[in-house]
Amino acid sequence: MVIAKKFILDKSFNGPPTDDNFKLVDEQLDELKNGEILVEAIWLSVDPYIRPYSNHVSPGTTVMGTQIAKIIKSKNQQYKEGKKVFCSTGWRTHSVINPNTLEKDVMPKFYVLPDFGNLSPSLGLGVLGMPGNTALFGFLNICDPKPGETVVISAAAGAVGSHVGQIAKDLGCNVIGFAGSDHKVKWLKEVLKFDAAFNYKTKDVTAALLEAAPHGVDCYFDNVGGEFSSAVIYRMKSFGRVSVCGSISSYNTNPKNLPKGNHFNLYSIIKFI
Ligand SMILES: NC(=O)C1=CN([C@@H]2O[C@H](COP(=O)(O)OP(=O)(O)OC[C@H]3O[C@@H](n4cnc5c(N)ncnc54)[C@H](OP(=O)(O)O)[C@@H]3O)[C@@H](O)[C@H]2O)C=CC1
Ligand SMILES: CCCCCC(=O)/C=C/[C@@H]1[C@@H](C/C=C\CCCC(=O)O)[C@@H](O)C[C@H]1O
Repeated sequence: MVIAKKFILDKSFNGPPTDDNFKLVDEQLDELKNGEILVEAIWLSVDPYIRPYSNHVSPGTTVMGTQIAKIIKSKNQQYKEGKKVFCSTGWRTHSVINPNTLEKDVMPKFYVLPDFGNLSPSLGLGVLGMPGNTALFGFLNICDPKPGETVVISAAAGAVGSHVGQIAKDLGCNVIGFAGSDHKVKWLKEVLKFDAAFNYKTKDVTAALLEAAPHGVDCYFDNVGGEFSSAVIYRMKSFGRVSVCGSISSYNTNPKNLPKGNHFNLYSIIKFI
């Protein structure tokens, strides 16, 4: 008999998450039936979407989220013990899954990870998973960046932004990142080789842009929304492109009291991922 440990949403969120929102509980799992597998979590992903998506979730529900897990018992010939899998089972240690009867969805809920060799399987939740794909396709398909163009990235040291910045550097763009600490800014400049990076908590965004992008911005990869994005969008060149990936600055806000919209530059093309 296996006892899973899982985090449930104990109290609905009201503002930034606190320990009180979560409760760790046990769940006794049933014996495997034919077709089912038992997986054990190795890595859980704590992603920004969990906060706003949970506004619609009832207390008592397992906290949503994806994980990389290992098959530790199998009653399904197609899924062998020892294989590593990606699954959307939430914040829990053990889960029983029947891969053949999972709902088909736009987003995959379950798949066997390819062999990453010596690399960490955690990359299946990072650059080789949802954040990496968001960075690659959200940047290339929507911003359509060209060598020499100026690219601004918010939350630039995060999972998505740090990959957008590296892709933009590889393409020969002038890359400007914003992050919320001096340590992150140093990492963006010294390790990821961004052309410029600023701490938006201590430096005025418009002043930073006038310094690093005096002729305006061609591409803006927007992870944060709110007032920050209004300041960047105001500095877009005509026919600049904005990829609206996320708006983390408002995720802890009550949806009935969201901030005012951006000041849109009508000559920019703005698309949502
Ligand atoms: N559309 C899509 O398909 C997807 C969208 N997203 C969105 O992309 C964005 C980034 O996700 P991801 O890289 O995984 O996140 P991470 O958790 O890696 O990074 C998030 C960072 O956002 C910054 N941040 C938090 N609050 C604020 C705020 N109020 N103002 C400005 N920055 C803030 C913080 O960095 P700092 O210390 O620098 O402030 C934080 O570390 C999110 O908005 C997310 O919802 C992500 C994946 C898919
Ligand atoms: C107002 C909220 C905006 C959130 C933007 C964002 O981060 C979107 C991310 C999703 C992402 C979600 C991933 C998995 C959800 C699985 C939930 C579950 O079944 O447990 C992915 O779906 C693409 C983006 O739309």
